[in-house]
Amino acid sequence: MHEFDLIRQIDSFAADHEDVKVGIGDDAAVTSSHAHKDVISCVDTICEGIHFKRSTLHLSDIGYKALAVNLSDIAAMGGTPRYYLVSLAMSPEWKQEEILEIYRGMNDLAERYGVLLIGGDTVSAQHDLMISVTVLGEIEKSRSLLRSSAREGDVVFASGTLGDSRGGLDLLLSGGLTAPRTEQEHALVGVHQRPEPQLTLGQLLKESGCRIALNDISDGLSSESWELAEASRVCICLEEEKIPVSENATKLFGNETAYEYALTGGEDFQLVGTVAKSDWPAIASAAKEKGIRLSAIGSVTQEGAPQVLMQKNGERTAIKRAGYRHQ
Ligand SMILES: Nc1ncnc2c1ncn2[C@@H]1O[C@H](COP(=O)(O)OP(=O)(O)O)[C@@H](O)[C@H]1O
Ligand SMILES: Cc1ncc(C[n+]2csc(CCOP(=O)(O)OP(=O)(O)O)c2C)c(N)n1
Ligand SMILES: [Mg+2]
Ligand SMILES: [Mg+2]
Ligand SMILES: [Mg+2]
Repeated sequence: MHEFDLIRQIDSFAADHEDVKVGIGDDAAVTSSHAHKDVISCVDTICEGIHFKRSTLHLSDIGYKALAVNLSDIAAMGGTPRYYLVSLAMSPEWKQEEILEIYRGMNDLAERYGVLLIGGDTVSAQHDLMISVTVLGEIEKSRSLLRSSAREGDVVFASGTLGDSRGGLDLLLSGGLTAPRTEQEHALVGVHQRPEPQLTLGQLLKESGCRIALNDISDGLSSESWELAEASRVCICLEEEKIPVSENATKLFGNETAYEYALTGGEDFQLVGTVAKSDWPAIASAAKEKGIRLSAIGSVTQEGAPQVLMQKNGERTAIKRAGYRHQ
């Protein structure tokens, strides 16, 4: 593969937009800024062997997911994604046509949310493929939804169902991409390969104007609840029977495994957050109106030392900060 030829081909995915003053082709991209907006920036990387294998994601899914995980972080701030940059490090066995197929998957998602490719980087690696995507987004000044906003008395909520992605990963690791699958199995695999970033929900929560703490679920509900508890210095108490555990995973793997997947499986890219009890009914009905599942799953019981508890049959026990960990 030839670096410059690949970049020329990738350039065909870069759309024209009046806010992109300089896109692919110079030393850096130049975009116009708006005085009344804050910029939201994030970067997440996906690596072959760690985040995907050729047996778990199609080429186009690799691109889709590399962008989706970043759009999920923008969603968790309540923001609107605008631009993205892609850094590729790849070993010689990766063919140009395969890389372009990865870009097609990324472009599918980018087009749906109006996010524009404005640059990146291409280097060789001795082994495997690594894709790092940087997203720049925006939000009205000082309106970002932070992990640190939880307060005593808040309702804790989560979107969608949890544990599906981990269930899908199980099926993919054992059966690969082509095993015959039931509709339920197919649904789990779909969540793992193409999680939907919760941008509509993030923006709905921001638009509400309520004080909301928010985080997205990349490592698992347990880990993300701990991140909220630590950033806000509060105790969060989850109620086990209210957690929206994946119905498909429950049927396929049993109740206990489905709960474990919801708490520690990760990669659901749903949102978990907190809102004042008095604001919860309005938030819940606004989400329902948009067809978004939002469940109350617990409460913020006190401020002070960070803690996460699980209430089951009236008893509360501390839960560990379990979930996916690198290294
Ligand atoms: N290598 C790094 N250098 C600088 N900041 C980092 C690095 N890795 C992570 N961070 C920052 O640490 C915070 C937590 O990162 P992470 O757990 O990856 O968040 P998320 O799960 O939302 O992607 C983020 O603010 C992120 O920008
Ligand atoms: C082949 C394979 N094995 C295991 C996993 C599971 N997995 C890999 S990384 C990860 C956590 C999310 O990734 P991370 O880089 O921690 O994202 P961040 O928290 O920064 O958003 C999970 C659950 C996977 N997706 N694919
Ligand atoms: Mg990250
Ligand atoms: Mg996040
Ligand atoms: Mg992580």
